[in-house]
Amino acid sequence: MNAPFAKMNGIGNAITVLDLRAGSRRLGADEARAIAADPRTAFDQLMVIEPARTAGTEAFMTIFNTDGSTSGACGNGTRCVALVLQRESGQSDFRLETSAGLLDVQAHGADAITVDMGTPRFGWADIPLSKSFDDTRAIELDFGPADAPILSAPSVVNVGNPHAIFWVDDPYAYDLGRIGPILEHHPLFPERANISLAAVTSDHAITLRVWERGAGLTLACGSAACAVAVAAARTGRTGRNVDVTLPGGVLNIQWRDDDHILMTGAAAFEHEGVISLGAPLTISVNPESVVLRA
Ligand SMILES: N[C@@H](CCC[C@H](N)C(=O)O)C(=O)O
Repeated sequence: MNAPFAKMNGIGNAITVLDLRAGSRRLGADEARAIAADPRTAFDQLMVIEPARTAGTEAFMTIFNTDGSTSGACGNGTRCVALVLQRESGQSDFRLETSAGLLDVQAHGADAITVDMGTPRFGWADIPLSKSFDDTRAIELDFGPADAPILSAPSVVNVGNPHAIFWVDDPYAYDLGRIGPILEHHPLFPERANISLAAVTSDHAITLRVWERGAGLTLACGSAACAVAVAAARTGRTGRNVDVTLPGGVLNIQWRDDDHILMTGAAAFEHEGVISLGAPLTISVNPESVVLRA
């Protein structure tokens, strides 16, 4: 089966969008890992667009991480899918679905795409954690020497995927590439976790770095930006409308009074082509699709 793909990014988060709507084929984890391994289609997340499964939705999205694991949420990737659909149909409003639920998206051009990421869950079993905690605003989890931990008391949130947020003065003062995988695989997180280092710089501004579950250090993580924004508001560190500055750019997060989280940011095309899903799979890039970047 030949399937069109678009190599994109969501403020630097490497996204490949693969369109499998023209059939009933599903992608396997091994195939996802093979697509991740080719530089022409390498990704932090692979967004597979599949036929709609629920009335009133445009499509279902299966989300793969680089390691072939799947996730229920990918904010940056959802904006990329919306941009593909907007270019195709001229529509601006979409309702998409993932394994975590429904997502309403408004795409008004590549620079400002808003995704309703749904509502956060804070219960320890919803994160999920492997043991109960009454207060998930700050759980007992330290990293570093027992008598002088360098990270402690993270907030935990599920926004369709699990997140642990450590509050620090300077996210760039830590070797997150070494710390991240240790915490991602901590036994407290039975489904692993995305690990964030967040510095609150004002009532409406947060600086964030993320070690992503199944993908590693990335330039941006939309669901982590949502998680850190609601955790900051929930712990009284900020208001409910913040700009989150990641290494790849800025996302605006609004935690509405109805508990829905709105994420707004950009998405961009890089190049496009076709993946032939055989054994082995083959990839071809359309040279005319390459977006020349300044
Ligand atoms: N980069 C994505 C998050 C993708 C999934 C995450 N790594 C997980 O496994 O939960 C985003 O923009 O949200």
